[in-house]
This record gives sequence, C-alpha cells and structure tokens, in this order.
Amino acid sequence: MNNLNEVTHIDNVKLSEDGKKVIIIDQTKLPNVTEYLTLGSDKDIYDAIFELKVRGAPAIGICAGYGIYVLAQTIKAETFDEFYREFVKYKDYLNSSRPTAVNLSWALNRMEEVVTANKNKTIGEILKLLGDECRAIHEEDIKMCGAISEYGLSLIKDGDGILTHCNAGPLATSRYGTALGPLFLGKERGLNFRVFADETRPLLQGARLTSYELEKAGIDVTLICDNMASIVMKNGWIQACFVGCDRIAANGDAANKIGTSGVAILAKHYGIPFYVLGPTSTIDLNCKTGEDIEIELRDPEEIRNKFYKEPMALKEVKCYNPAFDVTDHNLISGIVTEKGICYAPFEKSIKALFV
Ligand SMILES: CSC[C@@H](O)[C@@H](O)C(=O)COP(=O)(O)O
Repeated sequence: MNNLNEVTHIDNVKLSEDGKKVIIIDQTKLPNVTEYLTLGSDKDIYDAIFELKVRGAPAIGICAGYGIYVLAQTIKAETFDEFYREFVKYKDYLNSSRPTAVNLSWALNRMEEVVTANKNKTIGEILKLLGDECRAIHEEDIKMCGAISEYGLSLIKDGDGILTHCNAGPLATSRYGTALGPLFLGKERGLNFRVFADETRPLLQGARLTSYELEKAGIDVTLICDNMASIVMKNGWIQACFVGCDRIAANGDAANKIGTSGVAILAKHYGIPFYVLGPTSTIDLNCKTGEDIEIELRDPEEIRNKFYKEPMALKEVKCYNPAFDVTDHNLISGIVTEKGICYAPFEKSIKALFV
C-alpha cells in the first residue's frame, strides 16, 4: 500500500468484528499519535462525538449509525414497545451530542425508521436489520465520496492552487473525503495541485488533520493561519476554494466550520470560485435558509488555552466560540454532491436532487 492509498482508505470509524463495539481513530490525538478507541457504552459514543474524537459531518453520521446499533443490542426487552422506548432514549441522547451537522440526526432517523417499519418482527430480526442499515450508511458514504470526488475534479485542472478550510478529507468521511476527495483522486491520476490549508482556529482541524492527510499522501500542501487567506488569494495562488459542509439549507446557504464564510467573502472579492462539496445527506430541506440552522457554541476554554502550554488569555476574558458559520448562497459558485453539481438558483437545483 502506498501512502496515498493508506490516507484515502483509512478506517476512521468501523464496527468491531463481533458487531458489539464502535472503533474509531481518536482525531484529537492526530497528527502525533494514531490511537484507536473502542466505544461500547452510550457515554463513550456521546463523548467521542462531543469531544470531536470522531468529527466531520459524514463520519459523525456513520459513527451514530454504528453507535445506536451497538446500544440497541444491549437493550433488555420482552416486547417491541419496551425495546422501542429504550431505543428512542439512546437515540435522543446521541442526537444531543452536537447540533449543527445534520448527518447525525439523519443517520439516527434512518435507524429509527428501520425499527418502526418492522414492529411485527422479532427483536432479533430487528437487530439484524439495524446491523444491515448502519453498514449500508457507511457503504453509501464511500460511494458518495467517490462520486463527489469525480465531480469536484472536473472543476479544476493540473497545477491549480486550491484553498481549503477545516478538514473534509477521509478522516471526516469514509474514503477520499468531500472537499479533499478531488485532490486525492487527481493525485491518483497523476495531476498535481497546490493546496493551501487554513489552520482553522480554534481546534486546528486544518493544521492537525488536513495538512497531515495531504502531506502524507504526497500532495503539495502549505499550511497558513486563517488570517492569511487574503494574501494568498491576492498573490494569485488560488484558483478555487473547496470546502465541506455540515448542513445545507434548501436555498443553498451552507453551514461549515467557523471561518468558512469569511473565506467565501474573500473569494468573491478576488473573483475566485468557491465550491461547497458534500453528500445529499448533508442537505436539510427542513431548513429553508441558513437562519434555521442551529450553530453549536463551544467551551470558551478552546479559545483561551487549548493546545497552548500557558493560557493565551486571562481566565476572566469573555470569549465567543461558535463552532460553525453559514455561508450565504450568493457567495457559493456551486454545490458538489454525489448526484451532480448544483448551480444557482440553488432552491431549484437542490430540489431537483430529490425528485
Ligand atoms: C466532510 S466534513 C465537512 C464538515 O463537517 C467539516 O468541514 C467541518 O466543519 C467539521 O467540523 P468539526 O467541528 O471538526 O466536526
């Protein structure tokens, strides 16, 4: 296996062989240590998602699917009603771990539908179907990332400079990734891109994960601080911006890691195309616009002293720490999904994906 293959085919979330545990790579330890964690309890799974040990919208969905399956197997119930009551408790608990990435509730709802559609079956049969469903969620994501990578690759050419924000590579998904997928696929086909990765304050997904994945795969990557995006664009080094997404509203407004909307505004200023790449599982038609998307607020300590030996601000200093922002659809050149690329007017092109 070459390094490229090792990166694109990493097993960041999987089910244990006996199907009773979820195994993840602890992304908080990367890039220094590759440590696998085995999750068996509801608290283990909740904490892994809340603490970003597993992160990235599609990976969270895959982990939630496997997680609820693992927990469903521990339910002691004589009747369907007893089983369903406990199942919903676990589902609601996992669903409350993070609010913004819709893939979490999307995967959990899919799993619940398996239960409700099969009330007449035995609990053993329902468990078997749940096992099939969570594996299908994972398999489908692998296929979706492959298709997104192909469509994304059609938007860029050999030698282009691409700016990305946060991490939307294999660690955040299943294989290849979304925003980084076209770059890995291009590399496989002998194309060379020059990537600028925003470090992505405050949790540094760009520094810790994106530059790690790209460097390991032999792709030309330069890490920059978030406030350097403007200068690299002005220098003429960026031909396109590729970012992932956590929830896309029906009008094309797209929530992604905090700082993404700033990149889009800069790109518009410099006349650089700005693409959002994500699976249709990240589209939430229940959100009419970005206004309907809940933005996760996280612990101020992540700004004050995470990753520093000494705190970087006084303990009493107020901090505002939204984990995501919404990029206005007017700033987006195209939304790349596994079913094709949506262009403005997004309301129409997004709707067409679901007919
Ligand atoms: C393919 S992952 C797309 C997004 O989930 C990603 O860009 C992002 O914002 C992740 O945020 P995180 O807080 O690290 O889970």
